[in-house]
Amino acid sequence: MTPLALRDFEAEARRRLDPAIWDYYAGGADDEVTVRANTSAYARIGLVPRVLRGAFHRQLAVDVLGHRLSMPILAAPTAFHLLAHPDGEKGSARAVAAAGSLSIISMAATTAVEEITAAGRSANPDAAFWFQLYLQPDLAYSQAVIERAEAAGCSALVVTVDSPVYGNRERDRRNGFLDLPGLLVAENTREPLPTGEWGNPRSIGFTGDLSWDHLAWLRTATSLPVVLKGITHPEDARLAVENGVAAIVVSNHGGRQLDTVPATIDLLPAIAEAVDGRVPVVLDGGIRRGTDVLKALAFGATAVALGRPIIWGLAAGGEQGVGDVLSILRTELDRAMALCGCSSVLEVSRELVRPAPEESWSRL
Ligand SMILES: Cc1cc2nc3c(=O)[nH]c(=O)nc-3n(C[C@H](O)[C@H](O)[C@H](O)COP(=O)(O)O)c2cc1C
Ligand SMILES: O=C(O)C(=O)c1ccccc1
Repeated sequence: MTPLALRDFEAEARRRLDPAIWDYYAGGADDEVTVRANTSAYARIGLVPRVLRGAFHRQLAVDVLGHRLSMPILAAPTAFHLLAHPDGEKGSARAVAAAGSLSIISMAATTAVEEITAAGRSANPDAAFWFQLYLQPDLAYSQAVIERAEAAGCSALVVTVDSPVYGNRERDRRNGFLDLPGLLVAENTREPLPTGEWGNPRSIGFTGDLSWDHLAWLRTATSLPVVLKGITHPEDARLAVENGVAAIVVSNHGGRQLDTVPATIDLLPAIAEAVDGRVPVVLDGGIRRGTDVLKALAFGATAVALGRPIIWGLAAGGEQGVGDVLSILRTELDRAMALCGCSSVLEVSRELVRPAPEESWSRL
């Protein structure tokens, strides 16, 4: 059966993957309340379209940190693509680049960052990449990882701030997933050697005392724009802007870190208000339909990012599958815009959504 929707790729991925690997991708922290909330929240938000606006041609392109993207949809950083399909990170990077979008490369990628950016650029010479960093307690080593990403052509550093410790993923603990020996190598966590080569891989550590002081250190470590991923509180969004970050990603890590964080779409309006247009706001978590993208834009996001749907595309059909996922979502967004009377993503505004998430949230 030809997959028509992102959920069809999910079903196909589940059929194809080893159950423990499926659980790693699909699962989240504790009772997975947040995993479910991220997607189900969209059903509570109604779209109230405008009509007779003659939106015959739609403009989906957006500018994010100096990059023109063909659509307001990018790839969130996700670990271990080679577990999903032999095309791995190179396949997903090629598909995202060919779609005119941007990949955030995970520090926990199973392919070296240099190979990922080269693969993406072979599909589209103008493709942009950002590098996601888990700041390592060893700052000299963190610096080496950052310099490696810079040299590979990444144009921003996305620092994940929702992970001072690793979330409690009980599916993985039951399956013994993380104990599987030699399963994969996070290629970007190799030791820098004096020869300029990369030696043995280190395991990824987390910085338990991660604080705003580390952001000050990052400024000395890189001239790249710094993006904070994992902002959920409007006060932290305000502090992020005051501390000079270039953009924020509103994210609860797809429900994989702290459970019972509200759905990101419910958190977005207050954050967009706090940011007040000063920096781009990317939202991730639970985006499965074009109407989800439209709702995020209406509540103030500049763009959205996809985590699991990219993995589903990869598992179901390699590079081609990721391309299909992006093209389906683009077509859905375009159709939703037409039906809402929007000829440009800039016209997608709050008048189209009801009720505002915080209203429905406070009524729970
Ligand atoms: C399998 C998997 C691996 C992930 N790996 C990372 C990672 O290495 N770094 C990171 O910052 N976020 C990681 N995330 C979180 C995603 O970047 C993103 O926040 C989340 O998946 C968005 O939700 P969605 O899957 O519903 O789209 C991962 C998510 C998944 C599902
Ligand atoms: O699985 C994840 O969500 C994730 O962020 C991660 C962190 C460290 C290593 C591998 C994946």
